[in-house]
Amino acid sequence: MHIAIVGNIGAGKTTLTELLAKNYGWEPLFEAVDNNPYLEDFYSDMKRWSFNLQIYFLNSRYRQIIEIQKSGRNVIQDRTIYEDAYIFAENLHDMGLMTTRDYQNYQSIFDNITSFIKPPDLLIYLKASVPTLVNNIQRRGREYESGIRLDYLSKLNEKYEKWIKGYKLGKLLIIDKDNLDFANNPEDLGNIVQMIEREIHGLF
Ligand SMILES: Nc1ncnc2c1ncn2[C@@H]1O[C@H](COP(=O)(O)OP(=O)(O)O)[C@@H](O)[C@H]1O
Ligand SMILES: Nc1ncnc2c1ncn2[C@H]1C[C@H](O)[C@@H](COP(=O)(O)O)O1
Repeated sequence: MHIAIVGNIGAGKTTLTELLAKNYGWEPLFEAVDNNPYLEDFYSDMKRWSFNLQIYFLNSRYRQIIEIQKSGRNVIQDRTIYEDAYIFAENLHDMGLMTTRDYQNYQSIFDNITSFIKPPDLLIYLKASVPTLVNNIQRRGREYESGIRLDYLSKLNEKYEKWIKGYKLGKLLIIDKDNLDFANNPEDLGNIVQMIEREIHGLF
């Protein structure tokens, strides 16, 4: 079983990944953030570092998915390779922060890579409004994220909405984060676990 949690920056993916992994006794798989050699530079100059960062994330996410497929273990994955291409890279190109030739080059690598991978059994989209995202980003307090602009988050949210509307690769569960406090309220977490169980019932 492979469950992936997707959503904008600060939506609560890591928190939910940790809680669900503990609940099911499954392996949590996180994204390359703290040891990422480009992320801090990217936030100080997006145009200069956008392509380098996208290639780094693409490679690290591909390595992770191959590990998932090879091991056959039950995993909960924090963010997917699809978000790199359909949300972040596309948005950087739209905003003029990645050149068209770099974007086309990136897309061609992404298309090649994704022809070798299987989508998750269940995709959980954590949907959150910009004020919730800002609140969570501030609470988390990563220095280099302190200058993230509201319009950047809002454009990413628009990309998520468009992508999720057309998502047909597998089962999908949408969780409205604004109305659920799963980090502090066990009843909310219990409701999420019930929703997941309804979705994955019969997949084992
Ligand atoms: N349901 C929640 N209630 C309260 N705080 C939350 C909740 N989910 C996440 N947070 C807080 O928001 C911040 C960002 O959450 P995180 O899980 O790291 O988001 P993401 O991985 O989506 O970027 C963290 O400080 C976390 O403790
Ligand atoms: N593909 C990406 N492009 C740009 N930035 C990205 C990408 N994937 C992740 N990020 C950033 C967003 C956050 O600052 C950190 C960690 O993501 P989070 O949503 O907080 O788990 O990396």
